[in-house]
Amino acid sequence: MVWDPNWLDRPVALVGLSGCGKSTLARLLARALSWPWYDTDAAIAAAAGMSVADLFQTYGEAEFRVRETAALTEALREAQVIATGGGIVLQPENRRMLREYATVIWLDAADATILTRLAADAEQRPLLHGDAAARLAELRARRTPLYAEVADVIIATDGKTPLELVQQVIAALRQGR
Ligand SMILES: Nc1ncnc2c1ncn2[C@@H]1O[C@H](COP(=O)(O)OP(=O)(O)O)[C@@H](O)[C@H]1O
Ligand SMILES: O=C(O)C1=C[C@@H](OP(=O)(O)O)[C@@H](O)[C@H](O)C1
Ligand SMILES: [Mg+2]
Repeated sequence: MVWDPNWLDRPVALVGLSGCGKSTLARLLARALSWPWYDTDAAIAAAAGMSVADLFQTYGEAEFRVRETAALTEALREAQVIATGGGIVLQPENRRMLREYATVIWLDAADATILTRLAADAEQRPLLHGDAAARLAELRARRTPLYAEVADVIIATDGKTPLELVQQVIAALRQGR
């Protein structure tokens, strides 16, 4: 595809539940666009010198959310692909910033798909500890309206490879130019 940078004039933020593929897709999309890439969870973990799961355990979710808003603020300063954490939409201020400064892609997947994808590294997703299926259903019910509030585009990821999804996101971005 011939690259025309004029149709991308703001950051592209990926939102959606844990396991829908935000972190994976952000890297690949950034590479395809020759753009920088930013993962709010990775930035928070690097700054804290510990994993997100350890941060939750040591400082609690409220402190993580404060750091997450700071990371999002930083990320939105630059035209880049941003992988957010699944709970980014919980804070009204984050939703406001996403709507104002980013093109927001909502990645979705069925619960069964998410549970299969996360089976390997479930311990890294503290909010899904315990009965993961029940927790996921709760998170989906609470967050669906919040993702809907910020999303410009929604993409179902079930049965699609990350590279297929990159092409789909690029096509959606081009349409919205
Ligand atoms: N389209 C996809 N198809 C199959 N597996 C995927 C896909 N996207 C991501 N994964 C896998 O699912 C898991 C969660 O992906 P990740 O990018 O960390 O999601 P998120 O950042 O949204 O929580 C990882 O093991 C990743 O390799
Ligand atoms: O859903 C959430 O509230 C969270 C999702 C995680 O990111 P992923 O969506 O990349 O798993 C991470 O930010 C943290 O564990 C909290
Ligand atoms: Mg992630």
